[in-house]
Amino acid sequence: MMLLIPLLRRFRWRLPLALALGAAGSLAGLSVIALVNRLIAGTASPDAPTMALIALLLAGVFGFGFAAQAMLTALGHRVVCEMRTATVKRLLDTDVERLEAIGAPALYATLTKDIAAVGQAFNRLPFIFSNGVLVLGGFLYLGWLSWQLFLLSAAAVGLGVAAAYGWVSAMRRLMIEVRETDDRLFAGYRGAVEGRNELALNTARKRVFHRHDVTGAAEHARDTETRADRYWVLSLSWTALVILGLIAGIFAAGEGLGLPRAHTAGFVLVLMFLRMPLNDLVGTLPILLSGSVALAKVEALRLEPHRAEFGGEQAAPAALPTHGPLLSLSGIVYDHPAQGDEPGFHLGPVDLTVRAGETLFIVGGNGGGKSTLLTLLAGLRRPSSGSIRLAGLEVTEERRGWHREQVSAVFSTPHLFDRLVGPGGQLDEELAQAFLRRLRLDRKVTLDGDRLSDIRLSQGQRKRLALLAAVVEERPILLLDEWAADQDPVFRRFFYEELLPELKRGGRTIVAVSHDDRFFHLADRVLRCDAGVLTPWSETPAQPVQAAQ
Ligand SMILES: Nc1ncnc2c1ncn2[C@@H]1O[C@H](COP(=O)(O)OP(=O)(O)OP(=O)(O)O)[C@@H](O)[C@H]1O
Repeated sequence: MMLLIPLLRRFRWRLPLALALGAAGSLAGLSVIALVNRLIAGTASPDAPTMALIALLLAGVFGFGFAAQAMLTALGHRVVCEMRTATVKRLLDTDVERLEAIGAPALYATLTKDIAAVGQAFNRLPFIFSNGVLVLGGFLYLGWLSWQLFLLSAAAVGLGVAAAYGWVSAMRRLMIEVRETDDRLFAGYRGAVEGRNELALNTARKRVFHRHDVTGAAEHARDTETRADRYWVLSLSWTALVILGLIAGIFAAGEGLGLPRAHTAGFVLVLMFLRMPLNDLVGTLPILLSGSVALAKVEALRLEPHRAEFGGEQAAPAALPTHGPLLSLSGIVYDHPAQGDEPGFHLGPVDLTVRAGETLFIVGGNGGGKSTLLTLLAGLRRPSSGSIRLAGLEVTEERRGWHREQVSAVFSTPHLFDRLVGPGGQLDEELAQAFLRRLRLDRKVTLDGDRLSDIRLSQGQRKRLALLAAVVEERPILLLDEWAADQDPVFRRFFYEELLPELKRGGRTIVAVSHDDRFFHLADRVLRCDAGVLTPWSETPAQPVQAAQ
């Protein structure tokens, strides 16, 4: 509910108005039934004024009902739209580490399934409300018709609801289980799409993948959903049974109490009329329950609370130096969490000072912690201990946004956006065109304003475009994770011997993860990161790096 309350607050005038119109429509409907009842009982005659009143009430049923439902469904769609954009904004504001812990399948499941489920439930609310008003008003009218029969009906319906409560709770538990299976299913969908080449090559792998990663989860969802639906149809049949049983009981009780037949028949007519909204209410249960399970799931992700502003571009607390120490890590320790029986990865303590304008290469074996170190230098991860200083200032929580805004990065598997973004959102198109030519991509990709014509490229070309996107950000610190690994030998040489020095001359401070020892002499410094420990690089075993070199 916490998620919906701020949204509902925004529509605080429209919502009560729509609900009032809905209530008016339902009450007009009940009044028609009451009038028909009087016609049956003979206390009213079908003369012109009565029929005119019925026509007026029917117009009210139609007009109020239409206006209320149109308003409420429009409101429902607005709430769903805002929930979509708000959830993505919350995701954008959430730490990389938290998103990693949640995992991509669970995030996709929430963005697609949960928001749709909440939307569907929300769009049912108008009908639930109008049916609720009908049932409530109907029972009040029944009380007015005969308080004895009303007490009998209320007791029967109360007992019926109490008996069905356990089924509804069981249904909710099963729906939670179904939703947990969805995360596994989404992992399977992702494997089928992203692993398409590997799967297409190997029939045995395809079979194993299909059996273990898709069929298992799909069959578990099917079984659980079938059990949940059994409770639902049980509730539907139970509702029919309670109402029909009550109708039979009402006749017997009416006789026992000596009430006139016409009186009892009127009572039964109202009960028959209420059967439909009651049935609708029970019929909506699965949608409502899956909406509430989805809402709980979104909240369980613990994304950052929603805020409209993007932040991050706050005033710089200090100008960056053009020489001397720029970015320092002291005593930095970072622990990747353990997974099952597998121990986590421990990096550090790392003491390192990157000087302004320096070109620093980080080398080391696979899984040594180089990428983790780059993300710490970028301010994307919170170290377990130690401190980071930028331009001599400690990077506190408030300054993390400022730190990140000084860094451009090309990670080892970069995501390409088809728009280039310059400083403060203003792209220097001349710079972008010139660098596109330098990257020898101008025949492959064209720039229309800030928009790239095509991002369906080879791996090496993708990396070049990612470098273009990073360079046009015009930020002082550039982090590159094995950038040259996908480049052909000619371009690789061009990158190390011309592009990097050019960027350095332009004032960039560059930290690049590299395995290209042929070009190590072009760096100002080379460090090795192995098993989470940073040491100076040399052909011979090395000593730990000293702080602030
Ligand atoms: N998100 C994560 N969650 C848990 N462990 C992780 C995560 N990312 C990396 N690790 C672990 O941290 C260790 C270091 O990974 P990292 O990617 O920093 O190494 P690397 O030196 O860049 O390796 P490579 O040269 O192969 O790219 C690895 O053992 C990896 O399993």
